[in-house]
Amino acid sequence: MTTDLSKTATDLFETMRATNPLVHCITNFVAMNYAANVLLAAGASPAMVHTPEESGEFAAIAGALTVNIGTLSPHWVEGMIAAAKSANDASKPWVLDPVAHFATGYRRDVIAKLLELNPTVIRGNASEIIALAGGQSAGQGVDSGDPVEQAEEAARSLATSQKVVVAVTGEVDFVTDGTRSVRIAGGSPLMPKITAMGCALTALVGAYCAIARDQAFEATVAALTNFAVAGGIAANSANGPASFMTAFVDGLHNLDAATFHQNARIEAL
Ligand SMILES: Nc1ncnc2c1ncn2[C@@H]1O[C@H](COP(=O)(O)OP(=O)(O)OP(=O)(O)O)[C@@H](O)[C@H]1O
Ligand SMILES: Cc1ncsc1CCO
Ligand SMILES: [Mg+2]
Repeated sequence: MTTDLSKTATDLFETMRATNPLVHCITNFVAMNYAANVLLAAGASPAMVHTPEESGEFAAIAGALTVNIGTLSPHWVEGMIAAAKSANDASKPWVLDPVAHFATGYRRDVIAKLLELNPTVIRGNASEIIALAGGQSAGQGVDSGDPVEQAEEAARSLATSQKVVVAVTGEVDFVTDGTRSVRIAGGSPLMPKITAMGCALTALVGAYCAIARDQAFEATVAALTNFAVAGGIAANSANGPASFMTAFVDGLHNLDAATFHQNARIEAL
């Protein structure tokens, strides 16, 4: 099982390089530049398109859509809803990043509306996933206050009730579709010290979903493994968070399939 998932993830990694999928990203002001560079380095083609005047039209063209609620405003929310509806109509996968959705009434309203539009994948940190499943999390803002293990049951129940793939990230990541579950190890403790690392990962989950449209679970596992492997390599040459940011983009760009497969640490549960 472990070997199969590593092989599938490696195959998808190679497909990414060969096909350069177009990914529609509606992300936050903090993440926009870094997420776009991460996607380019990983072999995808990002487009940051948020205004409702065009977001619906663009979602139908792109291979996948990603929606991140990090820096909300009403006009952007209209753009997110139009894009998600259009992705659904065009049978395109879409990925939701529920940044700090529990923090304010406005965020709670917006996340409820987006959840009604049936995302294909939800990717968040442990506090976000615990709160999304109705539990009490220790999170206050965009950073997690809870360990991933504590979010595993919440992730399973959310995956089952919403019929969605759920990815919980942290020191060891957890992915479930409600039936199958895996843990993915690797990466670096420097990763949560860089803002928007998770937002960039959500965008990459979208890229993998674009190339594996009917395999959202496998696509999500591949994206998280790509981050874990490139993160582990980048940490070897970084002196701290700032140099890690650039080493990570280089690590993604320079990664080859053999190294990906060798360093993938996917445990099927
Ligand atoms: N302690 C750690 N060790 C190794 N990897 C980590 C650690 N913490 C986070 N990561 C990795 O960092 C990436 C981002 O995950 P994280 O859970 O920090 O996202 P996030 O909290 O949503 O981030 P942000 O909101 O700042 O974008 C994932 O690839 C995850 O595996
Ligand atoms: C710091 C921050 N604030 C809103 S979104 C964001 C990026 C990390 O989620
Ligand atoms: Mg986040």
